[in-house]
Amino acid sequence: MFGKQGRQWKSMCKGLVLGTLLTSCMILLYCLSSPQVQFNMPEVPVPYSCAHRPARARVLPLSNTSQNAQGQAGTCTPKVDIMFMKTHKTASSTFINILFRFGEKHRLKFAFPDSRNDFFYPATFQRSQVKDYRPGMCFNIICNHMRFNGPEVAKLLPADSTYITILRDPAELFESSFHYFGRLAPFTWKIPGEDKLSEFLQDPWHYFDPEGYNSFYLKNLLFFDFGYDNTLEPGDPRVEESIRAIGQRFQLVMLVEYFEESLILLKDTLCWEMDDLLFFKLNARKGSTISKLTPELRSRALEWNGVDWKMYQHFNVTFWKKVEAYGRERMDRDVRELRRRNEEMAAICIEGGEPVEAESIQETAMQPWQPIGEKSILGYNLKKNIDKKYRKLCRKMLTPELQYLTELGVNLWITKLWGRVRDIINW
Ligand SMILES: Nc1ncnc2c1ncn2[C@@H]1O[C@H](COP(=O)(O)OS(=O)(=O)O)[C@@H](OP(=O)(O)O)[C@H]1O
Repeated sequence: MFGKQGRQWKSMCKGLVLGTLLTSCMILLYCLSSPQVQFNMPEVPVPYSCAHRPARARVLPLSNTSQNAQGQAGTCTPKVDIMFMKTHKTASSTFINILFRFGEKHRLKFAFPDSRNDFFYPATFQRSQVKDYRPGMCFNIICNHMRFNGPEVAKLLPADSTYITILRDPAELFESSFHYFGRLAPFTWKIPGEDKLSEFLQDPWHYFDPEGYNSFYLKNLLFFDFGYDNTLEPGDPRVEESIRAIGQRFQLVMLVEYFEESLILLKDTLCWEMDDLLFFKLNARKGSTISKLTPELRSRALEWNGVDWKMYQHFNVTFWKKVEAYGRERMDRDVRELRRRNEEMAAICIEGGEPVEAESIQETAMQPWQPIGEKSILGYNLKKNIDKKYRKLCRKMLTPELQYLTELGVNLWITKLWGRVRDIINW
């Protein structure tokens, strides 16, 4: 009897050790993998757009004329060379879906990462991370998560590419990032209690370790994404300088809180059409997992993310100047129209008209990627019997980022392997 139990314990221990080893290997492979070899790339400039078919000039209705993207009065040519700096937890998956569809429509060439869905984040971006990259190659759009590195990006895209990005209120962003990435930062494991977010914000320096693994997810994540030091104090002159540099590099800085207004400004900047802006909210969380920030917690979160807050306030001002230049009334009209069109599309495409929890998503192809240890991200079911005219568009609008990347030819073997391991160990 004792011998049998002993053997059972032994094999359980073996399983545990093996499982731990396998998981550690996978985590190491997934998290630490970055291209080890940095080639000394020859610099071959990319002077012109490599659009498959140059986009044709579009005549704008008189009331729509604006100062951006214009050639002759009343006409403009859609811009197809785009750098989208995909910041974290800023509706960037919703936005990237818009870019994927625009890219497919104009048969544009994306600079994609290889083997996973980001450019080896948090490593700083290098051209060598682009799938199949060779010096002199021409791309139209780059839009996957990266740690921004302006000079490297500039060597990849045509000189007159439009740089755009998106920011979010740093308190909301922090709450979202804490939920999604918190478990990836080991220093959070020692935070006691149920409400780890409030506990952390009571005394962040007690828990936060700037040198800790993945610590950047929990302090000034926006500033970090742009390639800067996220542990600077807001009053440090380097912060001001960096914000100025971002303002000079990026023609449009959108705001999550005014997502539709941002898209209308985008349409104006890039000479796009209303049709190009249609979207469904992707990567949203179920309500029960969202921590309500009391005014006190909000102000603590803003203080903790003081550099991001400074940056957000700066670009909030420039954003509303752009709206003013566009015309408030015209903006209100266009936003109403975009909302109307989105609602129309939701009625056409979405079963039940609403996002649903992971367990209720019928097709695997529609399952969004989930944070570790949870199934909190919502997804959609496609309506059955959609009119043929809308079938393709509906599917594309609802397809989560990873599945869409696969469809566009990106090999995500590291991401997928990591997903399999998580499935096996039910994590
Ligand atoms: N259209 C629109 N308007 C407002 N907010 C939106 C929109 N689309 C997505 N979201 C919210 O953005 C959060 C997900 O951001 P990302 O897709 O950038 O996340 S990720 O970094 O790619 O994982 C996630 O925020 P949280 O729900 O707070 O986590 C989404 O709800």
